[in-house]
Amino acid sequence: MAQKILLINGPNLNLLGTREPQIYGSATLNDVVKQAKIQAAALSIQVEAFQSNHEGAIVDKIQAARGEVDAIIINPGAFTHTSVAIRDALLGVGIPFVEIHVSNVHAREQWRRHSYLSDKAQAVICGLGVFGYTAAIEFAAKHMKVNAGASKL
Ligand SMILES: O=C1C[C@@](O)(C(=O)O)C[C@@H](O)[C@@H]1O
Repeated sequence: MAQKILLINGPNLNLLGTREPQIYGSATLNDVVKQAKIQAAALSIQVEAFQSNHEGAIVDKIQAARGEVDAIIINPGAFTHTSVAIRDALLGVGIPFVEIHVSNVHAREQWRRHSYLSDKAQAVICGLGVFGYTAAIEFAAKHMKVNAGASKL
């Protein structure tokens, strides 16, 4: 069975490309997803992309991923800083995940420095712009291969 990554984007990430472009750049979410699928396909990995502005919908998606995906890449948007529910869902399904932020959350408002996910993530990427998604896919691909018994990173 093809290995599978679930790529989750949280609230307002559907506005990528038009939202505060000085912070988030000009690439759209569609660009990001298209690029992620092309990159993953070259590695024989399937990417399922999901975006929602609703916390419960993200929790439902994570729960449904149990036993279905090998890794989750998640940009939780503002829920990063507020959501115990998303943290609990990720821990509940036990799927390894990478947390990604387009912007450098440590160079912005103080409250953006706290994440409910980072201490449980396999890796945290921030400040690389949308290239962070590319880095996350490459990392997840290698990490999944490690799980499948291939050589270490
Ligand atoms: O919506 C977002 C996007 C973000 O996750 C990022 O990708 O840089 C950073 C969050 O603080 C913010 O609420």
